[in-house]
Amino acid sequence: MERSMHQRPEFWRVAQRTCIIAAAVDIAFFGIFLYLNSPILAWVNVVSVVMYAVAYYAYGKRMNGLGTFLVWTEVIVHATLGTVLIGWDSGFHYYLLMFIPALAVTMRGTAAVVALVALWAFYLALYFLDFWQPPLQPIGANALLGIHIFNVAVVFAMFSYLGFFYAKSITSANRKLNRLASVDELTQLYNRRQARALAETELSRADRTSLPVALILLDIDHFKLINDVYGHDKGDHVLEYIAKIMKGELRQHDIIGRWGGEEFMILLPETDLAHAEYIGERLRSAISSYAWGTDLGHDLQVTASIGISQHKENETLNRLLKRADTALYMSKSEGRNRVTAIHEIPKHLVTN
Ligand SMILES: Nc1nc2c(ncn2[C@@H]2O[C@H](COP(=O)(O)OP(=O)(O)OP(=O)(O)O)[C@@H](O)[C@H]2O)c(=O)[nH]1
Repeated sequence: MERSMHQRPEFWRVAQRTCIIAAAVDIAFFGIFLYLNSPILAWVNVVSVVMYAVAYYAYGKRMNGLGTFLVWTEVIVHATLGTVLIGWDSGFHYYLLMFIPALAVTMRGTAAVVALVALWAFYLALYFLDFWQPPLQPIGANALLGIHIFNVAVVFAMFSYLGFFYAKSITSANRKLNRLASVDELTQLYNRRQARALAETELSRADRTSLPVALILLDIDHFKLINDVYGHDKGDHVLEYIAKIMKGELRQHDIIGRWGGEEFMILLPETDLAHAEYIGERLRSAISSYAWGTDLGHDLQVTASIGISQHKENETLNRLLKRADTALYMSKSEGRNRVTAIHEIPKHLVTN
């Protein structure tokens, strides 16, 4: 069995809603068959409505196996009785085709193939039964045509509903996957891969528009010590909250990414070095002045070191990062909890 599909609540909500549609169709048939003077088929529909009502209740109580058993039994018995009593031309056999997409998503491998072949054999058996055994309770040609058209319409509507449901599920699953692939779970900031991709796009835009772009690297000071003294959970909390502080201090279109464990990358479009330095100072001050309470009865002092560089025309992201990284190194080596913004890497720090 495809377990993930079975565990998805929206799949079962669709199954449950299908019970309402099917019961409504059967209530309509109850009236139609009474009118056509076919009491057996009329009462078959009453039994069907009861089965769908129980299946609806079962799905609501998460007894999905029972719900599915009732629905499938109803469809098979109803299709068989409809064909045997008023003939193949009634179109009740079309409902069996609904099993194809249902089986395809709920079964796998050999079991799915066996079930589909059995369905196909059953479908053909009903067809040939109609040759061998004429309808037991034939109805007039016009009534038969009307029922045929009605059944075709219902099956069309059900397939359309299923089709749209699957399309919607795929879109929402893709959206979730994209989010998982691009967002850091702890901080809800872009992960390194996505931040890099967005930053590269922003740099090529800046090359076209000649507008300034600045890059900030922010690294929490002595983070290992925070983990060691206050615990990993406290460390996680600090990371989460620093992400919140950054989101609060920055603009909507600034790109904020978790670059590594306790390091963040921020790309500031339409921002020059002086302005970025001002923003960096604002971030540094917001982090160091926040009251980081602890279980140990005293406040924790959290600070961050910041390095900033400004993009030069046609420069790659790696070169821009290299300058910001050097600036960050300077902040760390000059005592931490400070902001360094550089236009060029100082000669004594040039490594290549
Ligand atoms: N709680 C927590 N810790 C993390 C996470 N990712 C990385 N770390 C820790 O971050 C610490 C980083 O330590 P270092 O690279 O030595 O840096 P530091 O202690 O901040 O020192 P400086 O950067 O030099 O100020 C390591 O102990 C990692 O285990 C995380 O997601 N959660």
